[in-house]
Amino acid sequence: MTTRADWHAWAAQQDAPRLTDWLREISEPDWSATVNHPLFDAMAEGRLAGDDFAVYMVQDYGFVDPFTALIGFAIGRAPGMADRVVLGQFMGMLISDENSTFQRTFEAFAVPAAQREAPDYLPETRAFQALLRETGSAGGYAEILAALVVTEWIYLEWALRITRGEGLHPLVGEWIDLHDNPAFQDFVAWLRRRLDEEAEALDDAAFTRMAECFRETVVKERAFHDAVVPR
Ligand SMILES: Cc1ncc(CN)c(N)n1
Repeated sequence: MTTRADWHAWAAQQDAPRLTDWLREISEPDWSATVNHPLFDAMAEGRLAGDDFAVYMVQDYGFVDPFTALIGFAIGRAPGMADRVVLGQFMGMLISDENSTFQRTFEAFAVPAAQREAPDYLPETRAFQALLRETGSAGGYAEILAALVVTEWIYLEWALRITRGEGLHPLVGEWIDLHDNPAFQDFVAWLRRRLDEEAEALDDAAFTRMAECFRETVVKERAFHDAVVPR
């Protein structure tokens, strides 16, 4: 299912085949289950209690820490300056605007210091952290791009899909803005393009590792959001 031969067989049936479209397709039903996750609708329509939003953001900050390190690995493994500039600009946004949204959310919803400093991470958050750390330390550039394409493209898709309710808490609005704005859309398009290109040059074993990494990241996305949804 994840070999180069599988990709070529799929591509032969398409008018305009794109590797990242194929990767998304072989990651169903987890991809659509994540994009259409009820957590995002509850959040966007103002049905998610403030405390539950804060719980999600605490867990998500546990994702953002190794994710930031993964961008660092991507910058290091990139083939040249052109990629490093784009990834570095994204890193700049992550550690300024996005980090600030987290910090102000923790303040606004009075998240206790203990939960900020040493949060109780859910098993699904820990499993996602482990995957990001492993991909950063052992993965090649294409595998890192595969993980980044998943995490950013899935967030773009739900953010473009949801309908915003009236009178949303400003921090919820800000969280959606971070994931549907034009610069973010351009970044996701760039990530996809670069993975489409980089995959061409991989040998067969590296190609399969890249495709497995994509699928495993989607599995982790679904499990994370299933776990943080309030019951
Ligand atoms: C779990 C998760 N996945 C993706 C993103 C978007 N960077 C996020 N904030 N959190």
